[in-house]
Amino acid sequence: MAAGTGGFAAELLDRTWDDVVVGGGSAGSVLAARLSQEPGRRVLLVEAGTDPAPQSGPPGSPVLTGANWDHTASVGDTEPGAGRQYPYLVGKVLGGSSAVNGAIALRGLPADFDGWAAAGCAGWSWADVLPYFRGLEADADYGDSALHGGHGPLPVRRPAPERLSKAAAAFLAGCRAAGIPDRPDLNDGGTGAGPIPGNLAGRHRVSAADAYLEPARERPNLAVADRAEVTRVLVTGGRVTGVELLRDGRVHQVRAGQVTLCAGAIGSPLVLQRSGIGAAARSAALGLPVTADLPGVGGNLIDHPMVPVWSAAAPGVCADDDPWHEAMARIATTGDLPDVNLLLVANVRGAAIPGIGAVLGSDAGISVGALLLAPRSRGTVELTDADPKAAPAIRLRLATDEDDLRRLMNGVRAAWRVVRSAPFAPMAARTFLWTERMVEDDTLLRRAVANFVTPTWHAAGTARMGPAGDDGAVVDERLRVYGVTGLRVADASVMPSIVRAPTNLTCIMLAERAAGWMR
Ligand SMILES: Cc1cc2nc3c(=O)[nH]c(=O)nc-3n(C[C@H](O)[C@H](O)[C@H](O)COP(=O)(O)OP(=O)(O)OC[C@H]3O[C@@H](n4cnc5c(N)ncnc54)[C@H](O)[C@@H]3O)c2cc1C
Repeated sequence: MAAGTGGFAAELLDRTWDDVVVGGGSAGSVLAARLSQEPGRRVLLVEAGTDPAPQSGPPGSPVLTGANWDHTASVGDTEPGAGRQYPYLVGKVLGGSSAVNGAIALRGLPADFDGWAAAGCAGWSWADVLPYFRGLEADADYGDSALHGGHGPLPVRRPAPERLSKAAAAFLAGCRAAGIPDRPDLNDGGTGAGPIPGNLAGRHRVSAADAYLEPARERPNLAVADRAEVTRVLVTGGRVTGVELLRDGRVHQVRAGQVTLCAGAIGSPLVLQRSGIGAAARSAALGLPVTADLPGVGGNLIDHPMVPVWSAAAPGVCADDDPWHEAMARIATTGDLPDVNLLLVANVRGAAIPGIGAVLGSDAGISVGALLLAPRSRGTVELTDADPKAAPAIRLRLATDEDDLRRLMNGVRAAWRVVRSAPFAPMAARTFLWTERMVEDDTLLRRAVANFVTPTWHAAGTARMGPAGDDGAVVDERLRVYGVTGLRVADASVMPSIVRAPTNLTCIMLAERAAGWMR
């Protein structure tokens, strides 16, 4: 039954499986690998994208073509398709977004998980999740300690101070000059500036598929169907019986004892909605059966909004293979909790990032971005048609909340101080769009933030966890979908609120937890 690396035999789709895992991304790779550790358990992992994943250019540079869904999102408070549009390029490949991402290996902060627990998600406090964060990593710098793990599947390391690129060293010096203290381990949750932990082996990103799935690929009880897109889950009498999928132009109905959706915060709500699991009125309006009336499906879409300050690098600042992500700062602009990351992105070439390529021309770009960590704005992802080929409506509504706007303005001011600091200023040949006057003036800054804010592809929250009786909750604290026995969601969708960090490690952590409950 083993899929090996030699391709998938279509007749396996006629078998009955104990578990079907939908989506082979950060969470799905972990879940399929963990469940198939039980030799008698037959596990099918279904992935819409291809196998294997590509590597990219400089370390930490994301893959934005060839291995991505070509979704488009509306950024601001406009109807989908109207207003400013942004390519929403989440991963479509084995490893999912972990195979195309920036390889920044940061955990959510203790306050994030304590907040989930306080909102009624029992068992998700920091004390509950820390053992899993420790268990997933092999941290080359801190090893086995109260906070870190030394022997997990995912390698994590930080760049050594003497090996930082010119831009990263200048950024950290600029932070110091701006009054931001050093924070050598950004995974200890505090504020300060420091080297970015990365899930890299040498120059290469280590995806969840590399770390978890690859070592499991020869197991006889695990099969991986690539290029197979699940259209809906099959439900009879309130119990899941399998999935319907499209592969090589054919429709298959695959039988399963349990189904877990790990299709990501865009993919999972769409599968649920196509299965008639969502707001009943919306299902009926699309001509779908009403399988479970869960109005929260597709709501609560959260991403980290970022406002970048882009510059063309001065000659000689960026070497060809300088990593993209080596240094950042986490700061609290209002109150005690960190609310903004100042993220350096260096050595960006050509058209790598939507929107900026044309401005940069042949120059290497460097950006210091203000990324809002705990946004309040919420968007939606919805089917526009029952046809699985129809593009979804993704409406981000970034920075539409007044508090988000205000904190992003604070963040841009902090980023500007670093950009203009004596150590960092020589890194930039010229800075685009922003001027001292814009940053100083409240009215101009507010308008600029609203106009320049971008998503960061950290979609979360669209099938959120919550206690029974919470109308917007889609799954319970063990990630079981309300009203459908045998169906779970275990991916970025279930986060009640987004963590104050990029989301990959948190998705791996929550899949480890789901696997523990399902074994
Ligand atoms: C460009 C980019 C850069 C990022 N940078 C970072 C970073 O540096 N650090 C960080 O921590 N986070 C980063 N993130 C975010 C992080 O990678 C994601 O939050 C995380 O990988 C999501 O995990 P997931 O399991 O929820 O979904 P994914 O990893 O996206 O996996 C979902 C999988 O399901 C598949 N799928 C979807 N629909 C179907 C279907 N109907 N049938 C079958 N398969 C389906 C998809 O093809 C995909 O492989 C980045 C994301 C992107 C896109």
